[in-house]
Amino acid sequence: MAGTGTFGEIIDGDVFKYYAQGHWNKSSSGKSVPIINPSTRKTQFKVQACTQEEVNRVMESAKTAQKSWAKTPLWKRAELLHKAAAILKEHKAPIAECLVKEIAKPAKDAVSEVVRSGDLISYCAEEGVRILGEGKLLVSDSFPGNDRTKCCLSSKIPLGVVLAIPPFNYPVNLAVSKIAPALIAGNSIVLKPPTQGAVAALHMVHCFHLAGFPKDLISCVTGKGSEIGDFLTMHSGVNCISFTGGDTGIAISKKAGMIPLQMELGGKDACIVLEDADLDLAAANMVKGGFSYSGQRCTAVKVVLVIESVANTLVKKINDKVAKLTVGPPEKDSDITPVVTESSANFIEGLVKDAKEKGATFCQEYKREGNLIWPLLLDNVRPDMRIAWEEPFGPVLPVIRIKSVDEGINHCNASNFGLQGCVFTRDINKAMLISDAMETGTVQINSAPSRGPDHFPFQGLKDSGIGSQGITNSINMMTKIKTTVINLPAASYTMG
Ligand SMILES: NC(=O)C1=CN([C@@H]2O[C@H](COP(=O)(O)OP(=O)(O)OC[C@H]3O[C@@H](n4cnc5c(N)ncnc54)[C@H](OP(=O)(O)O)[C@@H]3O)[C@@H](O)[C@H]2O)C=CC1
Ligand SMILES: O=C(O)C(O)COP(=O)(O)O
Repeated sequence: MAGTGTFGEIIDGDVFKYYAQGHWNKSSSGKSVPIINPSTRKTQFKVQACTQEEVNRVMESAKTAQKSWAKTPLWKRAELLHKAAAILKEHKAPIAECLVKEIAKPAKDAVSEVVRSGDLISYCAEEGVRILGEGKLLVSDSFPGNDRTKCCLSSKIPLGVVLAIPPFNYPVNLAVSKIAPALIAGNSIVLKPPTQGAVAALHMVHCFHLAGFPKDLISCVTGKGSEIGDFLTMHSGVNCISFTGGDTGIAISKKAGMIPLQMELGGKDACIVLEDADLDLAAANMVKGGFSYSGQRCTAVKVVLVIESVANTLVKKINDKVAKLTVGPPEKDSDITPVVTESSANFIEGLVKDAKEKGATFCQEYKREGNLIWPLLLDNVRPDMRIAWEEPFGPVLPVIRIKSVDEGINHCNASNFGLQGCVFTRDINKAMLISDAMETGTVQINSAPSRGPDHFPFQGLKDSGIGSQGITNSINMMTKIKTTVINLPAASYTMG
């Protein structure tokens, strides 16, 4: 159970503590932030509302801890990460239970998130040892006018303090996808978890604590993003921000100082289906891609663009599968579970109402109880409807019937988002041309969008992000190149 056994020390009364100076602390604010269970809509947990002074202390100690961590051999950093990964996986049950209660993630998916996170940490340790152990040698005589009197050695050095801010939908996985690369590269980390999901994240942090990382290297401050977010992201002690979330990321990028930013923001992932597509495969992917975790994934299929001639068949196949989705509590591992907050449910309802008023075809009756929204396929959606452009982050999938591939590509490219897209066709030549034409960070051919496997590059164009994630890219992004030039008194050539 959450906050018991191995995790007993992370809670005080009914409020979970924050992690700093190598131990678990109560905030001097005396205030807490409630975490509302999306299913019951009642307070499930509470976390500390950390103060600005506490953030200042954390930043100061993270700076000092980073200096000695940077001198810790790479193999030792990797060893500790492997240990943390093993402890995390060993405790998958209580952590998954938090995910079920805080963000209504279906039970099996919650366990998968924790296991995937352990695997990510281990892979990161191994990849770090490989790529950070290598540098580059440049000799001067390759540039005109130079003899070989200079040798330039390049290596990757840490940035300092990395601020990690993950979103509610993967509070563990999208936290470790920032923490592990930061640590292997020799940085210290300050984590600000999402409020919904904070308790799962605190349990995960305790696994790093148990692994024996040096004091102050990892800190986790809790509180509402709207209250401490700006103070954290504009703090002079931060040397890099790795953020995943919504439009908040755009605001952060305007306020942050001259530091590297890694931003993974929203998406309106389009799925183009051609006449020659395997429609069973396409339908299965639309349903999995559109409705898993109730559509609350940045990589969810958020609009289907299907060629008119096969639209009826595809819509029928999707509907047959939607009818089989189970709807209910996450504890029962239902396919569709309550969306994360009431305001999120209200937002989704607003998009549905707008589509109704503007004449979309409802393949199912719209049904909602509390935060629970039944899966809904909207056919004959037109570009004047909000759902054609906005991301519902909920179990509602719009279908736009298109007359040509160009119409599909134009719709996709007119979006302010550019995360992923996909195309279903049996013609690989057409698929390649469409992939090149789609203005998105990734195009999947014959599969729904997806971030994983976690070592693949993952990035968004336009308002979907800055930089690239994926294990290797994240490690590189959390380092800077340092060069040392050896100047020789006379030109020297190997075997010369
Ligand atoms: N591209 C990607 O990889 C992903 C994108 N997303 C996008 O994220 C959105 C949903 O996630 P959600 O968690 O609601 O996103 P938000 O942007 O609301 O929140 C993300 C994180 O930012 C924090 N935060 C809020 N305000 C501030 C602030 N002023 N300064 C710093 N941090 C702040 C939140 O904390 P708190 O919870 O306390 O408010 C949370 O930890 C969707 O738009 C979705 O598309 C989601 C997942 C992945
Ligand atoms: O946060 C998200 O929604 C993602 O980064 C998507 O990850 P997934 O494709 O593995 O669900």
